[in-house]
Amino acid sequence: MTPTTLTFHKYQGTGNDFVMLDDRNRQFDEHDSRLVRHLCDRHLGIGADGLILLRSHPEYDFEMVYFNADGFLGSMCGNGSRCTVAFAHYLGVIQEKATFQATDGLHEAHIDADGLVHLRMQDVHGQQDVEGHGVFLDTGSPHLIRFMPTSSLVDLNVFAEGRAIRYSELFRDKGTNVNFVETPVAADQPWQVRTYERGVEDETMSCGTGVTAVALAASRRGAVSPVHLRTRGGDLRVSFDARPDGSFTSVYLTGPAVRVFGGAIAL
Ligand SMILES: N[C@H](CCC[C@H](N)C(=O)O)C(=O)O
Repeated sequence: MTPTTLTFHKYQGTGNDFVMLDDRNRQFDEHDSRLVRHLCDRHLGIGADGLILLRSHPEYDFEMVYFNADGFLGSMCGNGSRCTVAFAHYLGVIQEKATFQATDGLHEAHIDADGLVHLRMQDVHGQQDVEGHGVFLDTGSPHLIRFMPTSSLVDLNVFAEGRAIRYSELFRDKGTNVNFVETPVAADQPWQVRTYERGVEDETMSCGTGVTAVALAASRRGAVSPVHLRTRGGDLRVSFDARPDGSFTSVYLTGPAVRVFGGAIAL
């Protein structure tokens, strides 16, 4: 029987916002990209950068299935993962610790006494310099990093600049997320990041896999773990161990994850 309303929860992590569905009984049709797009529509639906299904998993606490606002399955989502951990806690699926499956494999996470979610990312193997573009890293999602001159980020047209790179010949087929970064002028200041997201095809307030990629790329430019990053939607922290071979292990993304509201939408 087709339900006439769909119960949802709305979460945000540093302003990267998600429609969250309790899909433990696997009722949601993950091929219904039209419905996902509709639910993420800020005018006609609920409005979000993406939609996430929390599903039961035979071995781990849960599985996270992430869709971009364009309606299609995305790759790993760092802010969305932190929100899903908070949602699992809200539902009583976990206490403070979680293990869960995402598109890039197993993750572990915990919620600290301040409510911040610490999320372990996959190890990252290397980074490539992309001639004329910047540095490319895969932190579960593809990220291009472009380091910018001091004070240039505030007036940057991230939509136009990011879009031009994302649809350039090099990235057109698979797409990429694009992060613009300002190096802090003093060591106690945060690295500032603005991100154009593939699949949302717009600037978002924050991108978790993006700031993770930025922190790792910044470690080649003097940043020391834990790295403090500032997005338009708030602050995040990334810690890691850098290996001599250029890879990174024990990579953690830490930041807030907030339930904003819940409701039911007519279908
Ligand atoms: N906002 C997400 C990234 C989503 C990646 C998505 N845009 C894709 O490339 O499929 C994050 O916090 O990590």
